[in-house]
Amino acid sequence: MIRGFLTILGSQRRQMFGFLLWATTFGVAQGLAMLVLVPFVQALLDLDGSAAVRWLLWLLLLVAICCITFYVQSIRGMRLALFTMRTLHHRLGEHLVTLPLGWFTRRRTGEVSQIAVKGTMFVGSTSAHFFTPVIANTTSSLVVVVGLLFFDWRIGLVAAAGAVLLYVAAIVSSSVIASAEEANHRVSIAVNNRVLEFARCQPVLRAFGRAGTSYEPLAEVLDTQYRTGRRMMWRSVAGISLNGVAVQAVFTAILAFGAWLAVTDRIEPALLIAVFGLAARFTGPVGELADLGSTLRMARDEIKRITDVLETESIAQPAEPQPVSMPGSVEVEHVRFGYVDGEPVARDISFRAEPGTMTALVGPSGSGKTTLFRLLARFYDVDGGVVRVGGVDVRDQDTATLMGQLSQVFQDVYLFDDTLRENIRIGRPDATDEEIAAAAETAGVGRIVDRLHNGWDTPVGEGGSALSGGERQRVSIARALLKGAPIVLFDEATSALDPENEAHVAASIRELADNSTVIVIAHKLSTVVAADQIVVLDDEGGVDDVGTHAELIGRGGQYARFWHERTAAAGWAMAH
Ligand SMILES: Nc1ncnc2c1ncn2[C@@H]1O[C@H](COP(=O)(O)OP(=O)(O)OP(=O)(O)O)[C@@H](O)[C@H]1O
Repeated sequence: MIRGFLTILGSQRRQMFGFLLWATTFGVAQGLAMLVLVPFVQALLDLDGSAAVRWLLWLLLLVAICCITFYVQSIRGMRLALFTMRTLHHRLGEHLVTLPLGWFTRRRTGEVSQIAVKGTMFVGSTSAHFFTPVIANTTSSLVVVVGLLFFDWRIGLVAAAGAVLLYVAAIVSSSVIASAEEANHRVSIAVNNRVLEFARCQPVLRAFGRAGTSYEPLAEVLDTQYRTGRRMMWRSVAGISLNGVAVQAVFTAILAFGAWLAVTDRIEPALLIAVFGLAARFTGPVGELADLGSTLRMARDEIKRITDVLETESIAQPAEPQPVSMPGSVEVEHVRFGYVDGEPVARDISFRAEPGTMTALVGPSGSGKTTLFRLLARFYDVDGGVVRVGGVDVRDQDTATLMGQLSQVFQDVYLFDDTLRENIRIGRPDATDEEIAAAAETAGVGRIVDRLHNGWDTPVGEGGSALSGGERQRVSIARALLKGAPIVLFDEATSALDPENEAHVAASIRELADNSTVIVIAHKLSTVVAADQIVVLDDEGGVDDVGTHAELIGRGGQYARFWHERTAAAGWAMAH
């Protein structure tokens, strides 16, 4: 547990050591204060006034030391809590930006947000509120056991054996509760995800007349949560009872053994009474330790989740990053890739896009067009073959070099909860307002500005919720135009293609193609025809054909068949 803390604090461990030292000193002072009660009570029972005053002074001194050390360690505990949270936020933030983009699935982002908000808070508050009783109770109990050995070695031995028994009971009860807690945690995450899904899929549920009925996946997981919660409750009761019984048993054993010593004249009654008081003070903190076990276990689990993220391998950075050798060129050479082992999405894909040209990627739904984009932007590393961007293997470039060459207009556009202007400026932070306006005009953002009550300075809401899908896409196109990267990856999302949008998308692609290499997942006939080359993917992870529109029609293959089918239909898309 403490090792876990030290791991997440990294080089900033000094704070932890300082806190531990003060908390331990407090525990020792507390233990000594308890011990001093024995000679004090003895002196009172012996009617030895001067000894009683002497021990009382010692007691006062130790109480004063307890107060001071408690105060200092509390402050340090609070500081450690804040420091831990800040360190965790920094370390998580620094590490997350080095992870492969493919790591950020929807499930993962849910988990990360839970870890970053709740997890860090919980771990931080553990040092502020729970370390002190654990450390202080452990040390004071040890001091008391040593003291008991000193006052009466026989009772001391019974207390030491009792401490071992209590420790074993705490471990057993802890493991009984721990498995139930872990199951409960897993179910809580599932409930969290299902509730989000339930909120998100409201439009679909209502469209299909299911608004009033229950949503089975959520109902199921809530049912599981109820059952897991009940199991956890029973196990917790069993664990806590085991601890309670163990504490009482140890206390009774000390009492019984002490009574037997007294009855058989083996111990002075005055010492026995004082020792009984000490035994009561000893079993209390040890029992409390077991109660704190559950909180500490939860903190340990959170630490494990945090360290798991921190230990996730970053995207491999080249030892000697290579500079771009052919700006604007893209080569995909015998690429093999699958998200899951044994299920290849790309088996052998090759094509080449010359600088300044436009390549249209077409193929059946699920043939791997989006996946190819992800490989070009190095969301994932290929399993075989090479992806070269700017003439250099993407694995031999540092992230900034690779990203500097690419503009991406993907289907799932994310807008930040900021103004429209700032959302476009992300494309090139040093762009002037005039440059932003020019890019926005081409992309058709001007129409959005007119509609919004505060024009350019209107916040677009979290994730761009104040804009339509088509409008969000236009903002993302404006970003790409503004960035002016040598290579543009453009996904012509079908959902966003209303006639007004279509005109802007076409104009933007033309403008982008004037200055950059454009690779487009094409859904529009005009885009495909305008491309310098068309790469037709098959549904087996390969390339069916590569050529211009005229060449492909002339060869009469899969593309020609699609072409004839789609032109006969009202709309056209190369997806099935
Ligand atoms: N993150 C992922 N994890 C696992 N499998 C995935 C993931 N993303 C895509 N796939 C799978 O990879 C295959 C190719 O998907 P991809 O999205 O690249 O196809 P696509 O050609 O772009 O499809 P569409 O035209 O429908 O958008 C599909 O079978 C899909 O289920």
